[in-house]
Amino acid sequence: MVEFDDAFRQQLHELFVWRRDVRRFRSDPLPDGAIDRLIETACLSPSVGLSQPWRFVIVDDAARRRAVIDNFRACNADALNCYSGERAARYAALKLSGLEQAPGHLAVFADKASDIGHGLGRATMPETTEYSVVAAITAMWLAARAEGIGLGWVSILNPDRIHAILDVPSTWKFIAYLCVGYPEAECDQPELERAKWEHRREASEFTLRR
Ligand SMILES: Cc1cc2c(cc1C)N(C[C@H](O)[C@H](O)[C@H](O)COP(=O)(O)O)c1[nH]c(=O)[nH]c(=O)c1N2
Repeated sequence: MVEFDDAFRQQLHELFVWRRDVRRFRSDPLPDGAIDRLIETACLSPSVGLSQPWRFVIVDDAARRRAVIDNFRACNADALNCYSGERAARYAALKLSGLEQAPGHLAVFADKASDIGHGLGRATMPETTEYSVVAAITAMWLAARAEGIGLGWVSILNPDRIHAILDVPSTWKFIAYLCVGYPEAECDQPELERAKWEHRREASEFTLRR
């Protein structure tokens, strides 16, 4: 039986406060096996029916990385066109990926066809497969931060294109493309808040009682 004390709980809270979405990475490489260890931790996450639907692709190939970066550039340009005026200027000034600098690239998919878990919990809510994968990514995000490693989620990408670039099974649904590396700086405030794009709100704003 493992017990956690107040000091641990305080540190755990600090981990939540100091976990960041990182877009600015140092160029030094990750230690050998760092991404594999993060994946092992992610695999401890809850999943619907114990289906473990997460599928990870470590992207080392330079040509595939370049193709992902090109796709990000195209999608980000399209996204900019959705804004106008001052909001467009603000969007254009944001840094929304660390794909160029991050030493690690990790794509994450949900296997929609796997029969692991025998369908338990998915009959009325098949989307719980994707939810399970997101839960695993969150665990990885925190585990990385505990080691001083930063993780940046990039979703400004075309899922079909990512499928083609990475040549993965058609039953895998694209969930996330993650940049992994040591952050240039640590901060307890989201970068989008510092850039005055949006601010973190009180939990009470999102909570109803019935
Ligand atoms: C599903 C999903 C998708 C994305 C993100 C997050 C999540 C959960 N975030 C990161 C997001 O902007 C960030 O989490 C918030 O701004 C809050 O900041 P912290 O994560 O607390 O640092 C993100 N950030 C970014 O720069 N480019 C992106 O494409 C995305 N996409």
